[in-house]
Amino acid sequence: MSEEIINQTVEKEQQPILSNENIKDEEVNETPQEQQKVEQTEEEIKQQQQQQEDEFVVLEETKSVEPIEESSQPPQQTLTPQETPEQKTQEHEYQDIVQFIDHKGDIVKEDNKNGRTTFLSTLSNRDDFLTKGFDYSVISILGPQSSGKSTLLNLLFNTRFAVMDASTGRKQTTQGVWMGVASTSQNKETFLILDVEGTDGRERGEDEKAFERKTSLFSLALSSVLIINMWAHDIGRYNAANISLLKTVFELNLQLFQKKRNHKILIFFLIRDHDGVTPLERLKATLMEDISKLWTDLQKPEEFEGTRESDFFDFEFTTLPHKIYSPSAFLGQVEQLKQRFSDSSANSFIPKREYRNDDIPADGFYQFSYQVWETIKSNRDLDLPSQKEMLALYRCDEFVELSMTQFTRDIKPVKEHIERGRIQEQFGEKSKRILDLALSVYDEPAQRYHLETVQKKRQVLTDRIISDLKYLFDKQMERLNENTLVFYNSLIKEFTDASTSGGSSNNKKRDGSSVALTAASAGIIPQFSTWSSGIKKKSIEYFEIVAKQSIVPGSDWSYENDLEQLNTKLEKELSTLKENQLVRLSKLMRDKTFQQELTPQITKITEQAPNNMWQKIKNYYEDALSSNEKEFRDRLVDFQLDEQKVNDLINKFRDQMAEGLKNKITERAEFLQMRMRKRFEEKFNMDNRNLPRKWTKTDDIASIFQEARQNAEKLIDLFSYLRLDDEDLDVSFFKRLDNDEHEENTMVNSSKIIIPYKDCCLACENFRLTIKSDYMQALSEQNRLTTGGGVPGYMIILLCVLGFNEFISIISSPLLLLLTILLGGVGFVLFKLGLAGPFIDYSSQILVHFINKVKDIVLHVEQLQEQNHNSPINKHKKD
Ligand SMILES: Nc1nc2c(ncn2[C@@H]2O[C@H](COP(=O)(O)OP(=O)(O)OP(=O)(O)O)[C@@H](O)[C@H]2O)c(=O)[nH]1
Repeated sequence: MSEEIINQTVEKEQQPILSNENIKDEEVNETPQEQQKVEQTEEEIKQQQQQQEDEFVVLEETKSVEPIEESSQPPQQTLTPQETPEQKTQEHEYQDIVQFIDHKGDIVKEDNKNGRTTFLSTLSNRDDFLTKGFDYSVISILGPQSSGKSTLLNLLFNTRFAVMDASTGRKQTTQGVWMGVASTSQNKETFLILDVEGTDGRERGEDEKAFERKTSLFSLALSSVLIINMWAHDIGRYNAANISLLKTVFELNLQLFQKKRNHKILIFFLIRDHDGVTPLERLKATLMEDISKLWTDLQKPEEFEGTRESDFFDFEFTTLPHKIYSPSAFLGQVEQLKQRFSDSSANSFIPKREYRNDDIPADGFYQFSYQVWETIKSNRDLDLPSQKEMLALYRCDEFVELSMTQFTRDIKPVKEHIERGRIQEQFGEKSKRILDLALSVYDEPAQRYHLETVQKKRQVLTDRIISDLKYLFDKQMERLNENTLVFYNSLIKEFTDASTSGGSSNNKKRDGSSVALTAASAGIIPQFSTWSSGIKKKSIEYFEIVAKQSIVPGSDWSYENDLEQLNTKLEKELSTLKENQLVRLSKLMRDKTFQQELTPQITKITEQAPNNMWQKIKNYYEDALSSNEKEFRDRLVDFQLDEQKVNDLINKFRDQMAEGLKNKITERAEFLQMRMRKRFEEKFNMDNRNLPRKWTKTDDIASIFQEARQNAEKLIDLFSYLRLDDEDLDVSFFKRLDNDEHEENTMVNSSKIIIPYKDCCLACENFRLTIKSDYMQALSEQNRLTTGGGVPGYMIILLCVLGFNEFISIISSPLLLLLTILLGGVGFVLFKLGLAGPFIDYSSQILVHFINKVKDIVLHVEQLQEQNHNSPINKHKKD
């Protein structure tokens, strides 16, 4: 069997289903039947690999299977009826092999149209990998093109890296860098495998060295194990590709770890096509010699002078027999090698923990490799510590956002509650819980990243959350302030409701009578100072309880300012209330003194208007004033006022009393005319026995009239001046002169004048006019008495003679006769009943009254005409 056939057969076994448009130039259409056939063939191959000696023959039989076309479509993950669940698991593990860097050196982007997935989207489905933390190893393979790198990786890690189809000629298969997660069910270890484009490829041409340098640096930056794949026959040839590759690796290593180095890398030499003639130890010695020489010849930075290669690398060597000539031995050795990647407890375990890059967590691997490659690609210096910091920054930003999302979700109901204008109970504790949860969302994944960066970002996150919470806290404080005022008002209302239910706001009962004025009915709060400090204390207590609960434990927030503001506000409210209470109290005292005590007395006294009216008023007033002033002072004690304020209030009370009294007297003086009339009639119309007077011929009507008038006119002087001071008691303001006229007393205190002099004169004049008719009436009555004595006889004869015609006309007219008979009948009845006298008296009185009225009117008209005649205008006209 030719080498080509063997190669082709093995290649077919390892042909990945995964597409790679860069891998194959030829396009072969693959039918579903063909794919199924290939899968069956693979299954057969696996079974056949168990058989050692016969394997070669069986593999040869699979030749007829068409090579699997790497279509541009992603691999199908259908579970065929022949597949077992274990196979499916295995199958799943194969899938995640994707190109990370393409041939041009760009990081592969998602391309839905061509069904091209990225390493990122592949990883995002691999929770099992993402949650690994640092528990994974990165293994890269470097080496010449078509040196069986992918073949080996697939055999070792059950991956499906593309393998060259030797039948179509030897050419580049892996282009750029491919990555895949490998973890087999029997192997608990997780590996991230990097299949790197082979060196010395003729496809790349001129920029080969540059690209090789970049991919090598990339592998070096990420890996814990660097497999150097080399042909056995290249060993000892200093100019072979491997040595230059090794030189590149060493140089890059120095560049890369100039700043900080925290772990060694294992360089694992895989010597392919070992024919067994030269023992491994010999090959190893040769290689180590070359390595030492290489290291010595290397241009090293100053700080690395005197270092040895072993300071940075561990070296391991192994050989594999020729895959084509000794396939079974090859597979056997591969199997042994596979074991060295499986059992981490074994001494021979290759990707030991100590080689791991223990500051790139699995969930940050993609971002890190992305950053590293972008830096390398743009020919910038790759500084791993700062790259790790950058990664931490990037990832921490992501964790911060995650945490903020969690926080926003958790705080939403609290926020809505507060923004609806309500108080959130236990805001502080609730917020703390939400804050802790949000921080734990950050802390858990972030703990694996660069500590300083993590701490910085945590602080940023904490500040953001705290600032959001502070906003809510401030809102809560605003609400609390408002609510405390509502609470305060409710306490006030509680009192006022209670007091108004006990008393009435107006001073009238339903039947219209006055109710007794009391402090309760006037809405006066007893013990105001004690009560108000109690209310304030309760309100502050309420505020403080809620405010304390609103502070997030551990924060430096304080509610002192809010408390101070509230305190000031309550003080202001209470001071307004106090002023209001003082106004009420002053009014109560005023009303009580006046309405309850003084008004009835003053009304009574002014009604009687005795000569000592002012003395009496003065006595009542002073009594009421002193007793109520005392009560007022006592009540003011409750308000804890300073002396000055008390005196001011008392003085105001006194002034108001004096003014009130003056007003009351003024009010009473409005009925002066009526009172004068009454007093006049008492004297003029009543006799000494207080019986209605019957005027006799001997009565001196004029003197009686004058006396009665003067007596009545005294009232004008009495009501015209306020006489509350002792020295005023004898003062006359509307002074009576001897000629019965009056004059003004100009020596009086004008502020005490109740009725101005002019009004006094007018009142006097009016009064005199009104009583004039009384005098006339009395005179006419007296005249009637003097001239009365029966009808003379000649008058009766004269009446008969002169009234004969009227008599005849009456008896000749039935109507007049009837009327005369009727009147005569009424007269007879009245006479018989003895009512004739009173009837005549009454009729004559009405008649006299009517005549008097007419006389008054005539007199009044005459007077007006006279006034009119004397007026300056008329005088002027006359002149
Ligand atoms: N002589 C020999 N050939 C091998 C060995 N392993 C694989 N091959 C063959 O070498 C050819 C290239 O194999 P690949 O696995 O594609 O090699 P590669 O290094 O991944 O190739 P590139 O990715 O293109 O660099 C295939 O035909 C394999 O069958 C080996 O150990 N010895």
